[in-house]
Amino acid sequence: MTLLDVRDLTVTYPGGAAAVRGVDLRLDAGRKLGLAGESGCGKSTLALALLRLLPAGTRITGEVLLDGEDVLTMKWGRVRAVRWAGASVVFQGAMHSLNAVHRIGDQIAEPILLHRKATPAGAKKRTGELLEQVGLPAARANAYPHELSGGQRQRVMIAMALACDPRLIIADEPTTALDVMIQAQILRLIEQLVADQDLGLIMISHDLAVLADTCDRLAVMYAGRVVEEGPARQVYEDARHPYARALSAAFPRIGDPASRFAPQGLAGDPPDPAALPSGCTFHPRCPVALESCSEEDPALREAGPERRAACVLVGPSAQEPCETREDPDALEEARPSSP
Ligand SMILES: Nc1ncnc2c1ncn2[C@@H]1O[C@H](COP(=O)(O)OP(=O)(O)OP(=O)(O)O)[C@@H](O)[C@H]1O
Repeated sequence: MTLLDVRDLTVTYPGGAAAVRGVDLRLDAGRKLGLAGESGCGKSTLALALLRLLPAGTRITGEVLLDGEDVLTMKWGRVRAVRWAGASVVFQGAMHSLNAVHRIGDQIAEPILLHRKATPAGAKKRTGELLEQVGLPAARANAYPHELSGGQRQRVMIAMALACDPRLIIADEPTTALDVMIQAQILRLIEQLVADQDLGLIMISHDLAVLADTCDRLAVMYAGRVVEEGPARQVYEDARHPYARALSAAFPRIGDPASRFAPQGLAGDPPDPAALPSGCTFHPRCPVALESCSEEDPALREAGPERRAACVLVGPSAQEPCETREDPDALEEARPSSP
């Protein structure tokens, strides 16, 4: 069953630049979608827009259907209810997201008291259960954030996100700033909770390898748009869009020593949303750009079974690469194979 259906979502910050441009996404209950892309490509903006958590004056257009109900046209009272019971967010950086002067038990209990109309005793009991669910003793409810390790604080953030039994969890870089061992534990915990409770998960990361390991499907964003989308492993191991390919090549692969010692970086930076290049926004950095790429901005098109990519070199009507390209090896290397 479709849990989340995002249609033509565009987000424009006050001042005029669109950080998310015409994004379509779908997520079924019990499934896990990864959102990848370099810093500034619009991942967090997209996630926050789903729950209308953006600064006042931000313009959000399109549709965000959560269980068939459009979050973007709901009254604010309903949005507040949906924020905890429909979908909740695990933010990056638990130390900044938790209130330093309140015990963590009180912070977890707050949404339960507010949205579940629980009694103080009921909220306390539920808080203990939630802490145990995320692998912490119930007695840790009395601790202050600074008394916990980074991994424990992130577990608290996850407990808080689960407080009102949401159907969808949005995890924005949930393991950034944690060491590798703790990162793996937190990822496994999220996977297990999602499976046990049949939740939907949207996980945001710049790390394609982590997403490929955790998620069913993967969407790669560039300059506010999804440029490739498909089964997570396939997108990671055999990306079709040149940007997704470059992003994937930037991460070492377990079991592939060559990639470990020669990760391929991508020169340059993503464009400023206020000054996007003409045509395909990736063309100035693209190793296989054609002359026409500075004029044509391709829509997402079929790139194999259950796969889509937004590149003129992809799909049945793929254009031929330009023969005057200076580096034919780079072309061969990066050219997406036909589905
Ligand atoms: N409050 C804001 N006002 C104006 N522009 C913003 C605001 N927040 C983000 N932006 C801009 O929107 C674009 C997308 O930012 P966003 O944080 O969504 O990207 P991201 O992919 O999540 O990056 P990161 O991984 O660094 O969080 C960037 O150009 C950013 O500068």
